[in-house]
Amino acid sequence: MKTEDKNNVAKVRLAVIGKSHVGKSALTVRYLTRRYIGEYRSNTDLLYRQTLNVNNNPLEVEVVDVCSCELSLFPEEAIYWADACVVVYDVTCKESLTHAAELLERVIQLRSQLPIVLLGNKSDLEHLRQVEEVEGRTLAIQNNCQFHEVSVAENSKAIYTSIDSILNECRSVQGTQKTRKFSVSKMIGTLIGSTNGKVAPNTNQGGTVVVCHKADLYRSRILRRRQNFTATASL
Ligand SMILES: Nc1nc2c(ncn2[C@@H]2O[C@H](COP(=O)(O)OP(=O)(O)OP(=O)(O)O)[C@@H](O)[C@H]2O)c(=O)[nH]1
Repeated sequence: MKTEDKNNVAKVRLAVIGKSHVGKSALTVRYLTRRYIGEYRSNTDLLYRQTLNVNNNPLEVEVVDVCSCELSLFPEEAIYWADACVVVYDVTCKESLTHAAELLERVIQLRSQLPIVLLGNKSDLEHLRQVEEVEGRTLAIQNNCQFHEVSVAENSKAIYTSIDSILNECRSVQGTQKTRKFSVSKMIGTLIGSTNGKVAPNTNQGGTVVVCHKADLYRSRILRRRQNFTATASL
């Protein structure tokens, strides 16, 4: 993709959180690559970058897969950085639902408007089920977020529909915000004869995943801006 096209592609940042072993890495890799990999290293957060085709439009997606979501190490930076959040629990582990409930509370305290989807993973393990679907659905309703039970192992369609839908929601919000800014740049562009505003061709569905160090996230301007905004708002 040419640089000028790349600059016109919307970008959405997603944080995937949940108790250890619920399937966050498997979900992230499944969503981005359509592949299922059984075992992952789990001692580091990973940041993935990929340009996807979401609803027939290219979208640059960054996903941080947070390896430890123990409440004492709540991933505050990831939540400030993200435009949306996926909270995962494991239907075969009751504790993971309690954990998800606590994470949801913390996320909403920090970013009350953040779009969230709650996913109950490992629905293929029906014989080991400890969490009924209605419990997950109730938690989602209480926290005003989307909800699906999925099996990353069995490639549930809801993995794609739910994440696509939340990414689209973010893109629409950004689109509205950008329209205001764009009218100014468009006016300047017209004055100096710029041809900005080309729609990038959709070339990259299923491209490669680049694994980045999470320090990239902590250096990002968006994170500092949102942290400062919250600090100022609470003065
Ligand atoms: N049966 C089944 N196993 C799954 C599913 N998704 C993930 N797993 C398995 O669950 C285990 C944990 O998956 P991970 O993706 O490493 O979980 P994680 O939440 O990233 O774990 P941490 O990195 O420790 O936080 C692995 O053995 C996966 O193969 C699923 O849908 N069904």
